[in-house]
Amino acid sequence: MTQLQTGTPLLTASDYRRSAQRLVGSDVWDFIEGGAEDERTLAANLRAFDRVRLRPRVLAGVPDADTTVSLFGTAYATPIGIAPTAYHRLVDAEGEVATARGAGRAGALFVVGMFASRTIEDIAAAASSGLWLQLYWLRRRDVMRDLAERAERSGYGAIMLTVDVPRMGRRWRDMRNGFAIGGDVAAVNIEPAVMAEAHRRDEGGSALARHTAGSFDPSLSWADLAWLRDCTRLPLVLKGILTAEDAALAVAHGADAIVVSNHGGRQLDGAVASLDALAEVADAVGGACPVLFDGGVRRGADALAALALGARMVLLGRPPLWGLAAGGADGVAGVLRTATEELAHAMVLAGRAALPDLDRTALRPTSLAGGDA
Ligand SMILES: Cc1cc2nc3c(=O)[nH]c(=O)nc-3n(C[C@H](O)[C@H](O)[C@H](O)COP(=O)(O)O)c2cc1C
Ligand SMILES: CCCCCCC(=O)C(=O)O
Repeated sequence: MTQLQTGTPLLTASDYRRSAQRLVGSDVWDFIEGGAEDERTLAANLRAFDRVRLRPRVLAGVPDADTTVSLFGTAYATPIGIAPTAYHRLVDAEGEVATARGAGRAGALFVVGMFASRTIEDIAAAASSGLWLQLYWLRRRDVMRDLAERAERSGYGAIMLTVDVPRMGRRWRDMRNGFAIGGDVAAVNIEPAVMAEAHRRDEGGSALARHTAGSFDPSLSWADLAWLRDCTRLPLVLKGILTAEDAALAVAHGADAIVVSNHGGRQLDGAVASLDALAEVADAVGGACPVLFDGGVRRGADALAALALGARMVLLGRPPLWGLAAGGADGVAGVLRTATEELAHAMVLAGRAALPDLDRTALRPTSLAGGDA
């Protein structure tokens, strides 16, 4: 059990969330918590896990569970890692450096966001477990190439290209708040001129949406991936796949892994819940490359369901930010360890000793059929 300075025992991700909310300003909180438009997909991501029912096996001789997993030659203590999220210094002065320390203590993968508020090199120096770098596709390809080269030089293990943001989802909360990145927080890995719009509060609406409209390349198509592939020797991971058709195209275009994700309900409101897309995508990939998953994972049993449906690794978006806000590196490690302990506990009770033992027989089929998405 983690106990931070607040004195409150933090037993679950929800405990970290409550603790974080007390410490974070309301506009930053809305930025973190919010989804696109009426937040139906955001809600569906969580509801999808409520439908899951597990099929525990008994007398399986499983006194303990092994949660270790390996990806692109790197071993992790847990299949629960950190999804890319922007600007960690919005909630903690040390930002991504603290996140990297927390991920290292938990033995977890940390996918650093393109809009990190600490340098790629400083984050690498603080890390003791695997790091990947996430990129959006900018009109300024020289910026992307520079970041990919810096990541490779700094020992990052993969490039994750996010493919579900040709434009930013309309996030009513940020638009109503006139949200902009303020104070001394900045995307320090990118030259300031490219990022200027993200800091302009004076025009109202979401400064982030204006920034993406100006700097992201919305014309990106499958054929362009070859350019990024030529920029780096690192494995290329595509994040934001929700259909069998796109999964097959990703494999055909040489993706080294894909992430089933609807961007935490922040892009297309009404899109399928991530969990409801997972089986379709895993079946289409058919083992051709690893499938990762994010969206709505809040407890170990949620991770178990996603792993059983075909995910090799599960990523958390908001919960590590709650941990970071509540307790810096300790909070991040606490969130990851809590989820991993919950996963191991659920595996023992379900009679599954190791991650390869998790397959669809661990889930009641009717709990996944239909749904609301
Ligand atoms: C505050 C915030 C910032 C995010 N920033 C990025 C980003 O920079 N790049 C990206 O690919 N995804 C970003 N995401 C999406 C996450 O990587 C992930 O897909 C999503 O949060 C998973 O859902 P969850 O929060 O329910 O775990 C962001 C999500 C949040 C909540
Ligand atoms: C200034 C660029 C905006 C990045 C925002 C990241 C984010 O909120 C998301 O991807 O979601």
